[in-house]
Amino acid sequence: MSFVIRPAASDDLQYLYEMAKLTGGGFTNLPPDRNSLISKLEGSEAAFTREGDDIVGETFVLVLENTETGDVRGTCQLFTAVGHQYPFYSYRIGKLTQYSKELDLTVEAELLSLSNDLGGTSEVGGLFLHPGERAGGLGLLLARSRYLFIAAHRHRFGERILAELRGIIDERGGSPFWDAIGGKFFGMSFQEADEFNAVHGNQFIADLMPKHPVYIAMLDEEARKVIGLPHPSGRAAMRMLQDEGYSYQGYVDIFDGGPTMLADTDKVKSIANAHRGTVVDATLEKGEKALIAAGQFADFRCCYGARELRGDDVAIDAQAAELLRVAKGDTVWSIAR
Ligand SMILES: CC(C)(COP(=O)(O)OP(=O)(O)OC[C@H]1O[C@@H](n2cnc3c(N)ncnc32)[C@H](O)[C@@H]1OP(=O)(O)O)[C@@H](O)C(=O)NCCC(=O)NCCSC(=O)CCC(=O)O
Repeated sequence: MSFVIRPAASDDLQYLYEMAKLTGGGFTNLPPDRNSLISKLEGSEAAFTREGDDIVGETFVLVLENTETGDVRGTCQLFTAVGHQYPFYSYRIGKLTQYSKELDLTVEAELLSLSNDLGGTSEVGGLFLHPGERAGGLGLLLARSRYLFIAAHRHRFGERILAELRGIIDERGGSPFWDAIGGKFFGMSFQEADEFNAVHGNQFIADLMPKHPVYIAMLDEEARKVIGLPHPSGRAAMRMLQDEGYSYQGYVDIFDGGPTMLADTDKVKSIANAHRGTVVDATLEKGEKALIAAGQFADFRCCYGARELRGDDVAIDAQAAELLRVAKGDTVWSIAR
């Protein structure tokens, strides 16, 4: 079987919609709503065709295509800068230490403070692989292809990258974090807010969220327990982010309390180690297993293949060359698998 990553096109709508329905909710970047997906695809197409080196808030949507059947089996996204138009809110977990001389007592309180600290940061998200294709390395291909895309278009991305992992949701589809904080101000259950969010975006949450710091000690235990914890289904995603060098730095999602993972763009392993080379041989028989990418913007493609580095040059196997539509003399980016 051969798979290639390529920019999403408007024809991919039905595939994206079917995958969105499989996410089980709380998956902000892939809402099961056709109109939202259509706008997302339109925005992505504009991003892929825009020329210029400046950073504006735009979204690139990539898809994983089985080239034998033409079916789309996975997707992922890149946001060049969050909070570019509307402010980007996170809760930052901070500390407040107070001392009473009379009681000779030091009390340390943890606070959730609304912050725009992460505005301007790039983001990776919307990572989804069809359940029928899991556990075979394709999730890793989707996730890491984005880093080759960033390496190849570095000027369009910020100095830091974040990724938001879904927070804990209980058996009934409720969120203990939401119930303790947001839910008190919106008159909506988490599921209702999630559905509204899918159709109208999450600006309403930022608009109505309490703006003053929240003392964690005043939340009920269920809510306290889930702060900064990822949903169990997000473990593979979290592991991949940690392997790339991302870490949890005390920022959580204001909606469900899930952890925000952060990394310096140039220190993300697959970006730092990406090799840019000129193809000098496109018939390599045996080589190092690698992710290989080629093409600028709308022509971007990425797949698994074999490579052999020869200084600034590179040899790749014939199947990869075909999937990437490259020949001798073209430039490719690659990273060891
Ligand atoms: C996340 C993916 C795409 C991953 O796909 P696969 O499971 O096929 O991945 P894979 O390539 O086979 O494996 C990727 C790596 O994760 C490890 N891995 C797999 N399952 C694991 C688990 N339960 N706990 C810990 N690690 C696990 C594998 O060992 C492997 O690392 P080694 O090779 O080192 O062994 C998929 O599971 C999926 O679609 N899940 C449902 C949607 C979801 O949760 N998406 C993430 C949302 S969070 C998001 O979108 C932001 C983050 C982001 O965009 O990157």
